[in-house]
Amino acid sequence: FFNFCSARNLQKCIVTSAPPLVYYIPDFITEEEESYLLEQVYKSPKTKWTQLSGRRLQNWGGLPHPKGMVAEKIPEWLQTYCEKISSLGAFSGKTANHVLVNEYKSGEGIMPHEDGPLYHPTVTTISLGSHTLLDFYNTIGSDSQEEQQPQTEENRFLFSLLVKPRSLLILQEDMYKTLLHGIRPCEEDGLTEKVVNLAQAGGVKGETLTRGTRVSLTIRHVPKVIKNKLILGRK
Ligand SMILES: O=C(O)CCC(=O)C(=O)O
Ligand SMILES: [Fe+2]
Repeated sequence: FFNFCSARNLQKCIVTSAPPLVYYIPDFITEEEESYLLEQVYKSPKTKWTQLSGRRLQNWGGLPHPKGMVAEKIPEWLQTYCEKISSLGAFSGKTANHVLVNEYKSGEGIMPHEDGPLYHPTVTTISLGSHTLLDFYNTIGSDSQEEQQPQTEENRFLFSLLVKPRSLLILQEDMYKTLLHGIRPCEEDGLTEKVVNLAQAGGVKGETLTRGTRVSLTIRHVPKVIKNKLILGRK
């Protein structure tokens, strides 16, 4: 993969039909790595899971907080990928120190949201087990010429990215800072011209993809870290 992810090949992975800046890297990991990672995810203690409406998650590395994250050691099986992705330059020379593992059953999703200011403004995602469509939206109030229009989710929807299993997706700049992203809770995805990376992701217009269970590894860098819990109470 280091071979594949040369600076030149990375340039080719930019999704030019999306706002700046999206990299979509197909087959970033092998099927063996995918199986191994899924095995590790499902081997984690039951208590590591938090059930939310429409997904469940594991948080690794600590809880991001405005005052700083109390850093926790990331297990080796995730640390490897934190380092690999960081070595591509995704976090301006810093190493990722936070991983969110999300599991979506078919028909589950995540509401449109921003990842916010606690992270270096880059999110990198490895997908395991199934594809999904990641949908992008304008933020409320940003659609100035159409102020008459009610700002429904449908009206704010802009485009989607197809993310296949084993791919790496990197979102930076406007794609991180000014747009919302979410995953519709559905069991099937029709591939239309609204999917802006169809060719890069090996999708065919008109095709319908059936969702299975998808596990995503959302790998980020939290700049503000507190080494020792005791510091928390101090000025
Ligand atoms: O599962 C994904 O790819 C998206 C997850 C996400 O947006 C998040 O955890 O903030
Ligand atoms: Fe997110």
